[in-house]
Amino acid sequence: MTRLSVNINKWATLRNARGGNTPDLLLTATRIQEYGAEGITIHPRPDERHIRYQDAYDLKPIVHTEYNIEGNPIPSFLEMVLKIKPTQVTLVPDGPDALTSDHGWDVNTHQGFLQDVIGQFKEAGIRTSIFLDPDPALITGAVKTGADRIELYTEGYASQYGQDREKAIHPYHETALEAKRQGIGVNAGHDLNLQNIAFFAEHIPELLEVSIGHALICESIEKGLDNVVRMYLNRLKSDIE
Ligand SMILES: CC(=O)[C@@H](O)[C@H](O)COP(=O)(O)O
Ligand SMILES: NCC(=O)COP(=O)(O)O
Repeated sequence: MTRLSVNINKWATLRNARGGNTPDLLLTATRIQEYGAEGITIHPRPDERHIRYQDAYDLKPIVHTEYNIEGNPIPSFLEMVLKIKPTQVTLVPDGPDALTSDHGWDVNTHQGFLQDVIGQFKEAGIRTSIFLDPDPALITGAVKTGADRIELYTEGYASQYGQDREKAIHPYHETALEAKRQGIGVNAGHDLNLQNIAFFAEHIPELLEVSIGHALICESIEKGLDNVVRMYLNRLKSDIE
């Protein structure tokens, strides 16, 4: 059974837009877990444009499901994760000014660096995952880093899904098969949504976890809009009457 971890970055984006505490991130994380999600994911970025480092600390006592912190293991990130000790850390090689994550690790070039940081996280009892492009040839290098899991970068799948979903899933299926063969766990995420998730989960052997954020908040807005507009109209009607 694949676990759903909800990425709450975009709730923080909304909160930061007005400078106050609405929506309340801790309440959001509490509710998401009450609704049945099996994990909370955050991806604090160095510019703190959405999740702030302080949020990562504040969420620790709130997240009683799986707590997954994603990011580039720069020294400040490493220090924070080692202090918080979440369930899982997902290492992502994105630059400080990346709009969003757009590629996985070159596990061969960064082998030594990854082995070092993964060793530190594992010593602290934190499960480790590395963000990876869908290519079976990368699995041997990924295993050598010592990571417990890979997170398949699913942007390519999501963007091709509408044209040819069989073709879109192929490299992911092959990479997951190789991961299974070499005994490393498989997570996935990026641009997964209500349209493309079922097909993905059906075709990836032993998919342990998906983390979903951007689409999930967009879909929540879209699917809740009707209800909320009607609620406002009702409030205004009862004021007049
Ligand atoms: C690793 C990954 O794909 C997600 O964590 C994604 O990068 C979310 O980050 P943003 O919400 O900043 O786009
Ligand atoms: N690891 C992927 C993630 O957390 C969410 O990515 P997205 O759904 O916001 O694209």
